[in-house]
Amino acid sequence: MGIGFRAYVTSENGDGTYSGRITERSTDDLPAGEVLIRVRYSSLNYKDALSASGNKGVTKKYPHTPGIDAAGEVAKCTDGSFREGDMVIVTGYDLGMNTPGGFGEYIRVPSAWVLPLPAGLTMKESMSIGTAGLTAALCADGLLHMGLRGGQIAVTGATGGVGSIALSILAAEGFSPCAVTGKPELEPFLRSIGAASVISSADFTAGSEKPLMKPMWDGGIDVLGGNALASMLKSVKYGGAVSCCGLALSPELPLNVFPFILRGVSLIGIDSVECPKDRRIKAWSRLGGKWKPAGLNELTAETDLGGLDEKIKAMLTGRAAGRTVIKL
Ligand SMILES: C=CC(=O)SCCNC(=O)CCNC(=O)[C@H](O)C(C)(C)COP(=O)(O)OP(=O)(O)OC[C@H]1O[C@@H](n2cnc3c(N)ncnc32)[C@H](O)[C@@H]1OP(=O)(O)O
Ligand SMILES: NC(=O)C1=CN([C@@H]2O[C@H](COP(=O)(O)OP(=O)(O)OC[C@H]3O[C@@H](n4cnc5c(N)ncnc54)[C@H](O)[C@@H]3O)[C@@H](O)[C@H]2O)C=CC1
Repeated sequence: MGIGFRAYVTSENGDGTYSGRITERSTDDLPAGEVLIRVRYSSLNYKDALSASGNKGVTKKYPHTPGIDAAGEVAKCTDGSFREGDMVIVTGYDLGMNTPGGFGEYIRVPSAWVLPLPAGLTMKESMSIGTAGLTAALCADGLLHMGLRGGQIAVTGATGGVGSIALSILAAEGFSPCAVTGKPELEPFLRSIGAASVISSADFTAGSEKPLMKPMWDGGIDVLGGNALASMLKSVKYGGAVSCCGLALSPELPLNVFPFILRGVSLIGIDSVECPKDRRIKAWSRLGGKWKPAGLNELTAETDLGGLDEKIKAMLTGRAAGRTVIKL
């Protein structure tokens, strides 16, 4: 017999709108998979906000339990990969997209999706970092891989999950990160997590109608897409590189080829969802060590399933700052 549990379930209202409700569910309703996990913490990522608001590019079928991140204890494992009680995390793959996700007290997933809780992190800390932090780590690794060392790195969406952890990692790695933000009032927060300088979004994109802009940055990390990414690529110095991971502004890229063919700029695509296991393990190992954000507690808010609606609304309207963990 299945175990009853609570989950935040998003449903279609019948008029094209979507809303979430805390619902009683059973582990019998979960899909097949080798590992049943009692979730203790999840986190809120931009993609969860899209899933929770009916974005069919993320979630095709509703009712649905979002939550692309989960940390918890193994309740049952049928293939010997884990023992009951092992502390584990799951991020990405199909979790929270079309597989019921971490906004429920139980998930059942393939064992290939599960990692042991990374050394140096509590379950709560692993979710403070979550997919956002994993992505920030992959973005920073991309720049290092291109040979960048030190120098000024522009980071867009800097007050958000990926952006804020990217600032912290870049500072730890000896770069001078510049936070690009539309929230000047959050400059003290941005500096506290690692920003060496702060620039307004308006100043960052000024002149973006031109084919190329004044070379300013050794590299960049972009979470916005659209004209923000185009401006970044047009203003990176000769031989620089940009890690691109997001579309919070737009999935479009209004750009010519000049940054690439006249300045030798490289564009690095970053995907945390299907990222191979060896790269994930390396990233998580750094995130539990040298790259563990010093101000992780300060940049994290905690809520429960009942607090999700408000947090999702804030994220979709660009009002979110830092990270939110959900205690289950
Ligand atoms: C943590 C990681 C991240 O944060 S990554 C960023 C967040 N992820 C996304 O925004 C997902 C982006 N993906 C998509 O929007 C789509 O998958 C696509 C545009 C890349 C491809 O779409 P396509 O229509 O070619 O294939 P799909 O199999 O994905 O679509 C099936 C079905 O859904 C409809 N649909 C797709 N995208 C959207 C959308 N953004 N909004 C509304 N509806 C969408 C699509 O029309 C299909 O509908 P159907 O009735 O089955 O024909
Ligand atoms: N490629 C991948 O594997 C991943 C991609 N992402 C993407 O990265 C982006 C950021 O994700 P999170 O940090 O979780 O989100 P978040 O909501 O925590 O941060 C987004 C940041 O962008 C700002 N922002 C939002 N809309 C904006 C707009 N229209 N114009 C200017 N600024 C805007 C917000 O103020 C905030 O600072 C999203 O697009 C997400 O889909 C995130 C994780 C993994």
